[in-house]
Amino acid sequence: MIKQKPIITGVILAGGEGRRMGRKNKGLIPLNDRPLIQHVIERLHPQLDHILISANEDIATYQELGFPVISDHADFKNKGPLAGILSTTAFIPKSTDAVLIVPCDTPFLPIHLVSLLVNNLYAQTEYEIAYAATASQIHPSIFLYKPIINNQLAAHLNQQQYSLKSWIFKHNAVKTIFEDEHAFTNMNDMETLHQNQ
Ligand SMILES: Nc1nc2c(ncn2[C@@H]2O[C@H](COP(=O)(O)OP(=O)(O)OP(=O)(O)O)[C@@H](O)[C@H]2O)c(=O)[nH]1
Repeated sequence: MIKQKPIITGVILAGGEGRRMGRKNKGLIPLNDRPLIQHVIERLHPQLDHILISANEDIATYQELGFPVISDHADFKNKGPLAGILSTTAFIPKSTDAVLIVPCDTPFLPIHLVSLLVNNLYAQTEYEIAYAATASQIHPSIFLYKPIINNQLAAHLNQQQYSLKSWIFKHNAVKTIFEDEHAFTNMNDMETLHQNQ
């Protein structure tokens, strides 16, 4: 059953090597005069109760955005997005009903992203994760989950399982299909960034 208004904490993933982009602080690269991560914040902020940024480089610059910045735990450094998610778990406010995971490099996310994921997550009590998809593919770096599953995450990573997909499909996960493919475009490299300016 859906709560009247679930408390949602957003975690914006901004760590990683950024190999295709050629730099580690991908979220700070400007698109139309604003850092990529600023676009993500602007789209999601009105729908979220709290925001955390998961980043390992340029921490001071990310902090200027006005939200807590959490670096990856030393035990899981360079282990990918799940390591970032694990590192934020201790900082998620206790009142949080659901956590939204999004990358820092998707500046065109749909405005109704959160409401659609919330509707699906609470459509059946056994659902633990609602993940985003479009007609052509799933987007495993964009999902909403119930924080109860956080207590299994360290064990999962300790088994050297670092893929977001493997984590999502380990749970009762419901697919949430969005129509606008372009809204999920990742700015993974400079060519894509220039095409979207
Ligand atoms: N905190 C944290 N975030 C990560 C890590 N690896 C990737 N991310 C983030 O997870 C999202 C998806 O990452 P990818 O685009 O697949 O990886 P990337 O390192 O950014 O880029 P590539 O090296 O080109 O694959 C992005 O928002 C990254 O910033 C990590 O080790 N820690």
